[in-house]
Amino acid sequence: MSSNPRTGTVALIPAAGMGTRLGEDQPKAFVDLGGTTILERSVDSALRSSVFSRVIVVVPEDMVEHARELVPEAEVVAGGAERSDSVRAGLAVIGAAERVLIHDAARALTPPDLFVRVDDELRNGATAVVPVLPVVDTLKRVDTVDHEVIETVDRAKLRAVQTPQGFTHTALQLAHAESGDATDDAGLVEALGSRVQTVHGDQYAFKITTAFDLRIARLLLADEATS
Ligand SMILES: Nc1ccn([C@@H]2O[C@H](COP(=O)(O)OP(=O)(O)OP(=O)(O)O)[C@@H](O)[C@H]2O)c(=O)n1
Ligand SMILES: C[C@](O)(CO)[C@H](O)COP(=O)(O)O
Repeated sequence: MSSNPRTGTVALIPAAGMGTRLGEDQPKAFVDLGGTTILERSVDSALRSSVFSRVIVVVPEDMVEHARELVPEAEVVAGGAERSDSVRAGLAVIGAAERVLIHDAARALTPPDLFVRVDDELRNGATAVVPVLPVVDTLKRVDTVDHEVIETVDRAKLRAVQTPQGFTHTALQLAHAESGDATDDAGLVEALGSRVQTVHGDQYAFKITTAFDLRIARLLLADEATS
C-alpha cells in the first residue's frame, strides 16, 4: 500500500458492533455474505478504491485475532461499547495522517468510487465530507406516545447520510476530543461549527442493519456473480 500515489488518506473502518438489530449469532462484521464476510467485503472495496495509504479496522476485542486472519492487509484494533468509542480507538493508533475516511463495515457493498468521490472533495479543500441521498418517502413528524401525525415534513432539503465520511485529520481529532453526542462523526464536526460538504451517495452504500438488509445484500451479490 505504501507505493500508492494517493498517499495521506487513512481508512478507519468501525466493525466492532454487535449487530443486535440483525439478530445473527455473531458480531455483524463477521456474518457471511456468500463466501466472504461483511468485514472482508468492506476492506476489499476500500482497497480497490486505491485511495488509502493505510486501512485500520476496529473489531470486538475477542475478534481481533480472527480479523487479522481475515483482512491481513489491514491494521486491527479493539473497539468499545459505542460506535464513537470504536472510532476513538482507531483514531488513537493513526499517528500522522492528512485525511481520514471513516466507513461503517456494515456498508459492505459500497462501490470503490464513492471513496474516491469523498477523498477528492477533501483534496479540493473541504474540511468534512459526507455522502448523501435524497429522501424518497413522504416524511411525517409523529407523536410517539399516541402515534398521531403532528405534521408532514418538507423533504426537499432533507438527505439520508451514508459513509464513508471524510475529514481532515485535524478536524476529526478536534471533534472527537470534545465529548459531544452524535450518531455520526460529521455531527461532531458540525457541533464545532465547521462546514460539512456533501457529495452524491450511492444506493449500494446502504447499511446492513436488519435481516431484510442482509437478504438484499446477499441477493445483490448473487445476482452480480451470475451476470
Ligand atoms: N460499538 C460499536 C458499535 C458499532 N460499530 C460499527 O459502526 C458501524 C455502524 O453501526 P451499526 O450498523 O448500527 O452496527 P451495530 O452497532 O452492530 O448495530 P446494532 O445497533 O443493531 O447492534 C458498524 O460497522 C458497526 O460495526 C462499532 O465499530 N462499534
Ligand atoms: C454513521 C451512520 O452510518 C451514518 O448514517 C449512522 O449514523 C450510524 O447510525 P446507527 O445508529 O449506528 O445505525
